[in-house]
Amino acid sequence: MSSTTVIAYQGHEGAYSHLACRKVFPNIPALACGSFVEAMEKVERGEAALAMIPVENSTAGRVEEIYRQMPKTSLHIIGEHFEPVNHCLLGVKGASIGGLTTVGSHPQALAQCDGHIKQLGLRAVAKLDTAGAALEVSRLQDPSQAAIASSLAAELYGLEVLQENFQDMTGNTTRFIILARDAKVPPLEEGKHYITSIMFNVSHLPASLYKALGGFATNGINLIKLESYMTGGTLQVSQFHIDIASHQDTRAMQHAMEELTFFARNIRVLGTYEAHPVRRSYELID
Ligand SMILES: O=C(O)C(=O)C[C@]1(C(=O)O)C=C[C@@H](O)C=C1
Repeated sequence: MSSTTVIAYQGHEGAYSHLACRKVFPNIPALACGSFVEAMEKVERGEAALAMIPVENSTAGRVEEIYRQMPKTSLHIIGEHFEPVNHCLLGVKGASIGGLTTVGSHPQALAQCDGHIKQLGLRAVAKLDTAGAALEVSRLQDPSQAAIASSLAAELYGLEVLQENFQDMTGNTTRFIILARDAKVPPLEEGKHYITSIMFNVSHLPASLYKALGGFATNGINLIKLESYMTGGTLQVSQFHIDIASHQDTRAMQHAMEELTFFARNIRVLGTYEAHPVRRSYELID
């Protein structure tokens, strides 16, 4: 295995991004990074083969910072992973829920547990990642301080699980994308489901987005996500990211892409990758 055969993630050991790395690539060492940008840069510079990046969560929505980075990066999406996220409320040994005043975690995790945090009347403090918040609580050894993190983080940092399933909604799941320097398009196979992610710009003219997307509609292609970005330092939206339930090599996609080329600029196919099996339970991707 070469020294660059590692997968980069944001946070400390025990972060959900780390759990996702271990689940999808059990044989590839995971490399902890100080930020999402750092994890992505490691791949851009060839210091890591892959990055595991959270993009959205079923309870709290999109991971803000990632969507700011996606238009800037030259990386390709080569896969996706849906990780069930079961948060634990963690405290030092001997702490009790009644004695807590403050809880720290990643803003996404705080948002996913907002109802329970308010119920307990705790002050929520944003931290870089969930496991980092757990490490901080273990260093402080203060029974009034808590963290929201995984049960693995509790084990790693010697904390007590004061409450399991601390998230507000059942089925709490985070979608991760797997980024690489080069595109890796899987061969189109019968019976498999694929996602294609595309980024493009349109002009500020009436119906320009409608026209750009028209080819997907007329070719019967299912659009499953649409994100907009402001570009050029103005408040005007002109860049879009779409996820489509199709492989880029189907005839329908080729027709739709031809039409997109006609109405859009700076088209970049971020990747075609296999759809995570969880999608089948709630999206019509056939
Ligand atoms: O801090 C972590 O544990 C992360 O992996 C980050 C992150 C996120 O940004 O969404 C990942 C999954 C959970 O939804 C909460 C936090």
